[in-house]
Amino acid sequence: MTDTILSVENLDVSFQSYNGLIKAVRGVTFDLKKGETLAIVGESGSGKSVTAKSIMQLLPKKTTVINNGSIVYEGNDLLTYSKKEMEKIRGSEISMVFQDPMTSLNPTMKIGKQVMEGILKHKKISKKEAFVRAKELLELVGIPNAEERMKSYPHEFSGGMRQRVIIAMALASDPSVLIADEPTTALDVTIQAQILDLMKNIQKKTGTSILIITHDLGVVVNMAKRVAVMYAGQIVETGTLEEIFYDSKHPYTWGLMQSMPKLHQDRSVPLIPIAGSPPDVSKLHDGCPFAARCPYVMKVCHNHMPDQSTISGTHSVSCWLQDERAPHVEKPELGGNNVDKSKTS
Ligand SMILES: Nc1ncnc2c1ncn2[C@@H]1O[C@H](COP(=O)(O)OP(=O)(O)OP(=O)(O)O)[C@@H](O)[C@H]1O
Repeated sequence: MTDTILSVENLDVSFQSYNGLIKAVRGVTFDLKKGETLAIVGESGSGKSVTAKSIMQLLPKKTTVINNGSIVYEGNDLLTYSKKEMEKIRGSEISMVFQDPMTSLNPTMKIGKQVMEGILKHKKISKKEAFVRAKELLELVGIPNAEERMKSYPHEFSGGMRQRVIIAMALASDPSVLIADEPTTALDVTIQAQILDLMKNIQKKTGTSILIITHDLGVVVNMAKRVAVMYAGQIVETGTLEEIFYDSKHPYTWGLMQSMPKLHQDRSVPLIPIAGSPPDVSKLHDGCPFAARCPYVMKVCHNHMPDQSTISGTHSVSCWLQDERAPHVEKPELGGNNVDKSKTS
C-alpha cells in the first residue's frame, strides 16, 4: 500500500497563443501524501494555478497542450480520463477552493440552497438529509447560527465568512484531496489566520490531503509540512518546511524569504523585493530561468539548465551553485530565520 494519494510527474503544460507557445508548466513533479499538506509557493505567473487546474482539468481545452507527464490519483492517470470520468472525480474526490469566494458563489441563491445543491450533486440522499448535512458543514467551518444563516445571500456575508462557505461546499463530498489556490489572499490578516486554522482543524478531523497554492510564505509556515518552490513553470527547490526555511539552497528561495515580513519585525525595516521580474514564459532560453535576476549568476547559468541536486531524502534543488566547480556562496540573512520554530516542527 502506498501513502501517496496524488502523484504529478514530469508535467508539461503549454498554451497556444498568437505570440507562440506559453510554456506555463515544465517538468513539474511532486507527490501529495495521504493526510499531509503540501504548499506550492512562488511569485505570480510561476505556474502554480496552471498546475492545480491541470489536476482538476479546468484549463481551456482549445488552447491547452499537455504533451508530457502524468497525474496519478489513487493509481489512475487522470490525464487519460474522459470528460465524464473526470466529472465524477472533480468536486467529489478532489475539490478546489479558489481565491475569490464571490466568483464561486451564486449571488442570487441563498447560501443554504447552494451548499445543499453541492451535497445533492455528490450524494444520493433526500433533501431533508442534505439540509441537515449542509447545516453540519456550515457549523464545521465555524458559521455562527448556521441554520439561520442558510437563509442569507452571499452579499450578506463578510469575505471571511464567504470563504468559510466555499470551504464547506468543497467539503460537501468528503473529498480525499482539497486544492486551495490562494485561499486567503483576498482576506485581511486576522481572518487569513482563522481560515488557515480552520483548514488545519478540518484536516485533523477528516484526514483530507491538502495542496495549498500561495505566493505568501507566511501561509506556508502556518499550514504546510512540505514545500515546493516554483519559478517560471518549474519546481526549483523542494523540501520539508524546516529545510526550506532554515537550509534553503536556491537563490530564488532566498529572495522569496527576504521579501517576506519577519515575525516581530520593526516595521521601519524595509523588506527586500526580488529585483527584476519573472521571465516571459513564451520566450524562455535554455539556461536557468532565474539567471537574469540571480545575484550569484555564473556564465553557465545563462546557457544550461542545472540538474536537480539531492540535498537529503526530502530536499532537492536545481541550481548551478550546487555544482562542485561553483564558488562557495554564503546564504544571506533570511526572513525565515525569524520564523517561529515551533510552527515548523
Ligand atoms: N488560459 C491561459 N491561456 C494562456 N496563458 C495562460 C492561461 N492560464 C495561465 N496562463 C499563463 O501561464 C503562466 C502561469 O500562470 P499561473 O496562473 O499558473 O501563475 P500563478 O503562479 O498561479 O500566478 P497567479 O498567482 O498570478 O495566478 C502565466 O504566464 C499565465 O499568463
